[in-house]
Amino acid sequence: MTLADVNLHFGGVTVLKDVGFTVEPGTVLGLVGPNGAGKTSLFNCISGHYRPSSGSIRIDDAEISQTRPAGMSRHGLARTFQHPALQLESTVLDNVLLGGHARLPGGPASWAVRLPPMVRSERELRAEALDRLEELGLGWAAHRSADELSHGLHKGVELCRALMARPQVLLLDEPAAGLSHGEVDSFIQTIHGLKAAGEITLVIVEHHMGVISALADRVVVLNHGSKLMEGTACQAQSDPRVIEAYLGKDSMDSNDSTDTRDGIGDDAA
Ligand SMILES: Nc1ncnc2c1ncn2[C@@H]1O[C@H](COP(=O)(O)OP(=O)(O)OP(=O)(O)O)[C@@H](O)[C@H]1O
Repeated sequence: MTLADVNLHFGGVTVLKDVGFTVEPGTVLGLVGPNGAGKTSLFNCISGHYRPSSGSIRIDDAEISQTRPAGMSRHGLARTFQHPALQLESTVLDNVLLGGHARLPGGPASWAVRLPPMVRSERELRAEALDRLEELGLGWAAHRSADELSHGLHKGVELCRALMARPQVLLLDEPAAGLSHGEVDSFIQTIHGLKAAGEITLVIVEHHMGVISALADRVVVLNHGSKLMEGTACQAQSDPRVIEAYLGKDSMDSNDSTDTRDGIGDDAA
């Protein structure tokens, strides 16, 4: 996926300014930056929830910057949200199945008639959804109502739902926020598993620098809507511009750069 010169304005307010980067297929990009830097707005531009004022967003050869959210699965894109939006009164399994809906053959007419190929596809999707839940340690919850589950488990269900679309590019917005230490560890293992299986490209917005360090091949740092730097997680954490963006200019006058560097992770976790 490649972004070039992405700009986003709301009235006279510039939210994103000339943002560009490439995420190589099969890699994980961490998108970080202080509160209000524009990370979620950029996700919203990529996923079609916002239309960029200008610029280009491409997956392979397809320009997607004018595509609406409902059309994104055609381009192999799926995302999760900071606050998972699940159908709380439905079962966990039904929530996860929603993610695979676009893969069903035919259209609304054939879905209503429920011809044999359709029934077969539904059965296959259901088996796949149960496998996904099992892989993420959520098999036990498949037939529970979603509102019985904790926030951390909702995030796992949302991840399963996104994976059911078999995305080529998956955007995860603060996947570790509000998770317990154990849940963060199992999230990291899950993403390592997806990476090892190959073929999925991930962009992760995350304040938890431990998660970024564990998972991201590259990091893009946003500040005030612009790209501040791009490099490895290690380079980002020791870059004076990044430290200043997170902690303010005063911190740069401190002699103890180690404390400052740790502060990015602590502050952000
Ligand atoms: N629909 C909107 N209308 C006006 N301003 C907006 C809109 N969406 C985002 N903004 C502004 O864009 C800026 C960036 O917000 P955004 O949520 O993208 O930052 P962020 O880096 O994701 O922050 P956080 O880490 O706190 O989630 C903020 O100043 C926000 O108020």
